[in-house]
Amino acid sequence: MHVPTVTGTNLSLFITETLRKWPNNVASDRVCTKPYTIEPSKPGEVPIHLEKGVTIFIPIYGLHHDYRYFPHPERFDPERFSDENKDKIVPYSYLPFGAGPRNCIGSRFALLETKAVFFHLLSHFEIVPISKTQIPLRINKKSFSFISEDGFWLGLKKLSL
Ligand code: HEM
Repeated sequence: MHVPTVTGTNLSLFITETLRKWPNNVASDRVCTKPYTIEPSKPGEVPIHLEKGVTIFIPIYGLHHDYRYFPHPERFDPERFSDENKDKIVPYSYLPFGAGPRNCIGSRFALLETKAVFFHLLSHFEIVPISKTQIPLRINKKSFSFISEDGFWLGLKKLSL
């Protein structure tokens, strides 16, 4: 049987890196329920006082594209998440599904579903660019979710097995 590979990379790593570069939710938010001070942890930093009721936005896209956490952030490199490299990921710098008690309840289902879809798709087809495929992809700036300007158009070429 044809075993699907994404240019030699493990499918899980490929999806993990895709969600780093293009997180569906570009940000998440939380409301502060009691006054809290984030104390400085490094020289030069100042304390940040949070009042009750204040809304805080967590910039997921910004964190995922910060070179201090992900060197050469524009480079698509699934190996960042390989067994050899995954310990270098700074906790809470990678948040495609958020974090804490209100993180995404569907994360495991979403990952399993994506893998199942691509497994079956890549078992029978090669995904190829077509004339309507937007290269490079342009992000729709009017949408809060991460979508492209002209949609995602791709061709499927049947594999001869
Ligand atoms: C790749 C697919 C998905 C991504 C990237 C995603 C991402 C997220 C993110 C970032 C949050 C906010 C978490 C936070 O603020 O800490 C969230 C919340 C949530 N997601 Fe997803 N999600 C995905 C698929 C799904 C699916 C398939 C379901 C349901 C079957 C789902 C159900 C929910 C629910 C119910 C919440 C709100 C949880 C709460 O407020 O307690 N998500 N998701």
